[in-house]
Amino acid sequence: MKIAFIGGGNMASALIAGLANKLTAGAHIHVADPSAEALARLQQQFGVTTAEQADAVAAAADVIVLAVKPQAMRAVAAQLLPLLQAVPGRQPLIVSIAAGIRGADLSRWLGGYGAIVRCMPNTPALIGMGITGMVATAGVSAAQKQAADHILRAVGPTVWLDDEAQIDAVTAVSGSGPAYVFYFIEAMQQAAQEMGLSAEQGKQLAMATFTGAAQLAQQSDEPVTLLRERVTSKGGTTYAALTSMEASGVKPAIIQAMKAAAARGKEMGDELGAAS
Ligand SMILES: NC(=O)C1=CN([C@@H]2O[C@H](COP(=O)(O)OP(=O)(O)OC[C@H]3O[C@@H](n4cnc5c(N)ncnc54)[C@H](OP(=O)(O)O)[C@@H]3O)[C@@H](O)[C@H]2O)C=CC1
Ligand SMILES: O=C(O)[C@@H]1CCC=N1
Repeated sequence: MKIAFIGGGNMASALIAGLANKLTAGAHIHVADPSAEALARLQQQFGVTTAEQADAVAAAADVIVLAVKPQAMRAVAAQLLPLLQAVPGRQPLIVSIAAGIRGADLSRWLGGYGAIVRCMPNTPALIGMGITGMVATAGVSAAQKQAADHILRAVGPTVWLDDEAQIDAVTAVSGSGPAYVFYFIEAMQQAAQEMGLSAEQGKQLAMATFTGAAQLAQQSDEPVTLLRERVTSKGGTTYAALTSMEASGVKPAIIQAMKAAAARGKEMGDELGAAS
């Protein structure tokens, strides 16, 4: 399978890193990006072949992964359109990872192209610990759906959606989610230092706590609420912290923030789709 990445930035690099050591014999990754420096780095790290122009890498691809910013997607579609129309019957699968951009808009920009899978991965893909929400448009064959699943599964589990509108919620939960976790870790590290621990000690304690708690929650049959309650001795230190968080409205603020992320995804779809 020949996989062409259009865009070699943050998310494409994370996917390529996860994919590179899992490809079976005969599979190959090609990457297009305007930055010669980014291409040289990807070539050196992962042995991919590269070009600065999208159509140069996409011409012979079985799967074309669109990994540019949502705002650049329409221009990339215009670059790919002649190529998709050049050989009638040749239908490479288009996999879009862009937040917001709807399958119907992308299809229209690609001249009514049908074989499109929309997906929302996340950056822990870099270490093979990503998770991806995916949805296929009606023109995707069972074999293409399987190919898309195979590619994204190389960097973590996949969650298939029935309704494309759900992908904005996936974006808000797991697409943007790593940033919320990093934000919480930053706050814990800052608090550790303000209470007299060194930066290194704060980092070690916060990181191990996050990893340990996440693993415990994943491996436990019990709900996270119960796991939280087990840490919370009545009148103790955790109780003091959680009471403070409740008083500050931390949980509603997180829920509101995530709804803002989903709303922004929908808004981007409206803005960028409406421009055509
Ligand atoms: N970052 C994340 O955590 C996630 C991102 N996504 C989605 O992934 C997509 C990419 O995001 P991200 O990797 O963060 O963005 P980046 O800006 O890091 O990467 C996009 C890359 O595409 C390049 N590019 C722009 N136009 C073209 C073109 N015509 N042909 C080839 N390459 C081009 C850009 O070059 P230049 O900078 O020179 O314009 C840039 O290097 C977005 O649509 C985003 O919504 C999805 C899930 C998670
Ligand atoms: O912030 C963004 O728009 C992208 C999509 C999900 C993560 N990063």
